[in-house]
Amino acid sequence: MSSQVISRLKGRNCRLCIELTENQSSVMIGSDDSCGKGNTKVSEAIISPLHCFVYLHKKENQQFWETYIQDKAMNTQKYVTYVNNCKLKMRGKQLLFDNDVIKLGNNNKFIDFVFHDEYSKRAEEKEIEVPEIYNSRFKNENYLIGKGAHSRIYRARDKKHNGKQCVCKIVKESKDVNQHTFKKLCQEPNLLKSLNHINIIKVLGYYVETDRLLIWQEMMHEDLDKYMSEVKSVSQKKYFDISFQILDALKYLHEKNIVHRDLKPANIMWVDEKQSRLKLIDFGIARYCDIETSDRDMTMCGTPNYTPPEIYHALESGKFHEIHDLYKPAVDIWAFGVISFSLLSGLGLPFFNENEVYTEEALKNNIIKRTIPKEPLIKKNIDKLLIHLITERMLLQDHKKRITADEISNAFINIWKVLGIVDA
Ligand SMILES: Nc1ncnc2c1ncn2[C@@H]1O[C@H](COP(=O)(O)OP(=O)(O)OP(=O)(O)O)[C@@H](O)[C@H]1O
Repeated sequence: MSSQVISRLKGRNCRLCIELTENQSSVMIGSDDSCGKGNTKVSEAIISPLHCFVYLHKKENQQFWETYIQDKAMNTQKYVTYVNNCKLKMRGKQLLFDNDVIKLGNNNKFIDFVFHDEYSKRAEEKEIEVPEIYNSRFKNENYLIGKGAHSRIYRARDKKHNGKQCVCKIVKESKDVNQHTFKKLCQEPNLLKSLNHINIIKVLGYYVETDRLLIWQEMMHEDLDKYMSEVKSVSQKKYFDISFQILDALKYLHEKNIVHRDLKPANIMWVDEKQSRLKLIDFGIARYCDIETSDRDMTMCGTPNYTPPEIYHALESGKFHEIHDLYKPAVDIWAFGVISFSLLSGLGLPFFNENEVYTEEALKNNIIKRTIPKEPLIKKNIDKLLIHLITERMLLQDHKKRITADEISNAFINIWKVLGIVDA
């Protein structure tokens, strides 16, 4: 068994420092003599004879340790245990997190500790460790800037460019990312490496290990999801500024027969705080749609809110073998239509009426059955040609007749001319 420190309670107003290891996996804190032997004895006046119990726990099938604190005082009127100023109930226990503040006392006098989760810190250090061959190029910092369903994004430095800030996206095979998913996600850097477009995130380097994938990318500023929650809706001019860039990236991808498959505001980011240039990120599930593969998708991928009706139809009718072939460019266009509607209307999704309760079942039904409402766009004085383009051509149920990125581009130019945003 290892005697490496797993967690530590360090006194703030006393000299005590309690360390838990695999050998010493629990400790009773109290004023009773028994707390002197292997446990932790504190002055009688302040805390109860057996005041609280701190112990390590590793759940079945889990690789990591957790530390809990449990109240043990008999007289909870007199003796109290606080975690971050919240009083523990009699016999109550609580999971501790790094930097939690623990106060033990008799209501008048307290001893204070800060909890240090050394195990998680070491695990994080290991997770962000730069592989040797990239040591002279990148430095990863233990500073988390984003989290996805499959990855964690850390701040990093590119030593080749004077330590310029960049990010390192790390995917780890784990209980959330099984081996099959991990292998699929490992295709992201290869695909991204083959792309070169001003509105698509650039890969600076990548490394694949048996259970860890690291991708260094340029650092972006803020995603469109956050931006939309701040501005609510945008003007037609701003809409064109934004959507021309997304469309340009989609045209480029679709010409190469690549489908992004997870287009959504969270995967579109401003390059910097000027909020003028955007880039598409997260190509984790992007695919070439013209290449035959033995690994055919039999279920939905991407995000339900941006998934088109053809996928839900296939799922409903149990035609799982058709799903793979349905992930064509038209899937990205549908998502682009949903984003367009939200940007201009300021509403989250076109498939729900105001005050309607969101459920996944309702979402699926509404996407399949509902006509896209025009009223929210009319209310915002959006040009009727643009309304028609979004609600009837991008968000068209029949994916075979749905408008293409190229056609949208031409339609945009016409609408620009009509609106007089630029000279013809
Ligand atoms: N290059 C970047 N610069 C700054 N922040 C980024 C960058 N890439 C990703 N992020 C942040 O991290 C979040 C997660 O990234 P990403 O979407 O690539 O992860 P994911 O695990 O593939 O996500 P998903 O949940 O969509 O599967 C993004 O929404 C964004 O906020």
